[in-house]
Amino acid sequence: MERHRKHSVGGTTLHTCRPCRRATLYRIYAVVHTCGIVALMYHHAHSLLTRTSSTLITSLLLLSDIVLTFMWATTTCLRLNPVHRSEYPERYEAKPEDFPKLDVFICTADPYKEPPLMVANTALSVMAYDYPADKISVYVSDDGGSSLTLFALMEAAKFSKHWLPFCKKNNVQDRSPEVYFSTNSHPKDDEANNLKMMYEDMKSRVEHMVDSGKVKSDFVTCDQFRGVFDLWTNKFTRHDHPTIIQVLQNSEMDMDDTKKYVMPNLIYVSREKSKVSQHHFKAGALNTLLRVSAVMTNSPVILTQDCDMYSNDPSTPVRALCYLTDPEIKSGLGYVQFPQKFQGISKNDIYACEYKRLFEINMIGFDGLMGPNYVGTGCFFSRRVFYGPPSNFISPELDELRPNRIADKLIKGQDVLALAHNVAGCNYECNTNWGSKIGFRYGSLVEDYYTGYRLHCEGWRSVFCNPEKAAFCGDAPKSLSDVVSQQKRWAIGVLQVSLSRYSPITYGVKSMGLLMGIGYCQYAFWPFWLIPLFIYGFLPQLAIFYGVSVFPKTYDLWFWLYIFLFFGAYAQDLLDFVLEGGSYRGWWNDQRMWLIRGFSSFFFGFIEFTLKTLNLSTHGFNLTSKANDDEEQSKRYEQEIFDFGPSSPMFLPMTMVAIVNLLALVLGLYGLFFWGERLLLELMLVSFVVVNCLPIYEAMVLRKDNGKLPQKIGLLAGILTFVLIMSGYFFLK
Ligand SMILES: O=c1ccn([C@@H]2O[C@H](COP(=O)(O)OP(=O)(O)O[C@H]3O[C@H](CO)[C@@H](O)[C@H](O)[C@H]3O)[C@@H](O)[C@H]2O)c(=O)[nH]1
Ligand SMILES: [Mn+2]
Repeated sequence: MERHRKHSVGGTTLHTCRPCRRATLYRIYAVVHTCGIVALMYHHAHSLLTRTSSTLITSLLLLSDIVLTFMWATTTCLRLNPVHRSEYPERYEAKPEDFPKLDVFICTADPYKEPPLMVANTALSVMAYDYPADKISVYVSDDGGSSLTLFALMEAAKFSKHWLPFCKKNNVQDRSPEVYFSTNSHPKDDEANNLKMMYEDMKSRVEHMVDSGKVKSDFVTCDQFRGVFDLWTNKFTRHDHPTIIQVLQNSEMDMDDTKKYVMPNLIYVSREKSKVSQHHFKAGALNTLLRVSAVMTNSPVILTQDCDMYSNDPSTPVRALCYLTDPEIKSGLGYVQFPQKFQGISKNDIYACEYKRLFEINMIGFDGLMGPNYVGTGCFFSRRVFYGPPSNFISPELDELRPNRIADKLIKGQDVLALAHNVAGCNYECNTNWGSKIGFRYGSLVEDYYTGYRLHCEGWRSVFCNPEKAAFCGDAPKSLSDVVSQQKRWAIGVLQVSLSRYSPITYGVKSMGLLMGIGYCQYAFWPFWLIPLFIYGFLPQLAIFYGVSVFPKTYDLWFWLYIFLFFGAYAQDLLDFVLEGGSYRGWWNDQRMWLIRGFSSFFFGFIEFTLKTLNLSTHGFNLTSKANDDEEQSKRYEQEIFDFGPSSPMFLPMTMVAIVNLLALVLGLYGLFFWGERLLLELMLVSFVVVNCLPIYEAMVLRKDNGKLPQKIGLLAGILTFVLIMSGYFFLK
């Protein structure tokens, strides 16, 4: 096999790809581990047939080991051929006039959870890309339908006329003004000071407006936009309002004061909403932007961004072009995905919000196959990808929406704007292919995962681009209740895929082959982790109470099989994590959060999903808050102290596990003197859980601050645990 692949454009190598060295070792280990699993399955089957122990216990253990084996297989598929890529944007030689046009989509949905100033900063950071400004169009989709967001973007447009020339002249690297002015590395000369004052001024105006909750007309400085806010009539609500499209800046006319720099397009879009039609959350917003942008600029390259993900490196689009314009791969290449990176994560990432496995480790694994999945932000698409498989173009219902059409009309032209309003209407998609065959796909709360998956099934490939300097930086949830409710949404979203007729295990394997299909199952079946977690979290513990042993004894050879499989799987997980630049403490927190998620997000996700399937409730997209105004909470986060406020029923099962395991440990240690080492494996498991639960005990009894475990939860968990232990009598005795 060729070890080192190079790709050249006109004689220059623009990107290279090299397999990770660990792959060979991993493949050998995979064989060994598989033998271990086969042996374990034999052991379970044997106990079932010979009834050496209770059938119920053996069946439960067998069930959880089957799930564990399946999850292990999904990880292994992504470990067989991981690759690392490098690209060389400095060698990209096309002349600026040959650069393709770029449409950037930014989504926002709530001015209070996603502060308008943050949205403005994100927009400014991409407007200031090192890229021909007349080729950039930034579209902001506002599902919150908020005049405050529009106001912030107007201010951003005004400020950009100073900010963009400043960045380009001084080769500034941090192009989000908030980031630039909050670090101390910026020069203190007149020009910078002046600009800083302007920024502070804009910031205070925007924040003032957000505090007052309404745009006051005397704050609107631009005459051109004064009437716009009249659209927010008394009848206007975020769930029921007409389409609003505003061209806030226009590259055909707008320049900076010195008339040297052209300004990129900046367009505000809030699609029509009505209570009686479906909106499909972010996927619906993105499809609206796809159509509106097709009508206005129709750029062949599209970047999608969450409103908190600012650009951290101005050369990023050129980096993506190294792949997207490579004649050798471009025809089948659907998108180039950058990892999600976050700012302000605590030192050891206490809530495991970096998602190293999700956003990095698995990505390089996918990249050696057909390419990484789409993660919703930081992704450069080729527009063509949204219109059917590479070899089978699906035509949109309007000619103006065809991906290869040259958009050469003025974006502020009457007919262009009229059509743009039309395609943003809430009934526009009725009886069309949008969401099913073209555009971002509907039907899952994780539209990103689902869309990427369906594109791969169609035969598109993708590339993972992970430069040393993070291309984008965003916000991660910073309190436990935010974390678990974000994960609950994800859990529901993936269940909508795994239990549908497009399940990766059937449809995926059939369309993409075994490795990709099973690899995708890791996400799709993510919530199924709860089965082994619940069984291993409660069953052996209850058994200790009744003096029953569920695992093999120390003198038994099977004992060592358990030890080998447990340590083997954990060690490999740790190795993955550390090889991709993680720390040991970070890994420990990561695996602990995995346990916590199992007992909260996955469990409640399953319940909600079931209720929805039975038509007893509906799902919403519970937005992650990006506004941190609780100072005490931020402090606890920085000190890495678990935060259980505000109270949530999701904390209940994990508290129960904590209590059961502690009791079992005490009882088990006590029993050790009477039973000898009979229950050693059980005790090891229980101690492991207890060590993981230390922060819960602390939050339950030792702490007094607002982040302690609410007493209600502790009490209720205590009662439920008692009932559980009592009921163990019926099936364990
Ligand atoms: O009705 C909606 C709901 C959300 N959003 C936007 O979607 C983005 C993601 O929302 P967030 O609350 O930040 O969710 P996260 O869980 O942090 O996001 C991850 O998971 C989402 C799917 O659940 C993906 O869409 C995101 O790209 C991915 O980063 C934000 O920009 C929102 O403004 C909308 O535009 N319309
Ligand atoms: Mn987010």
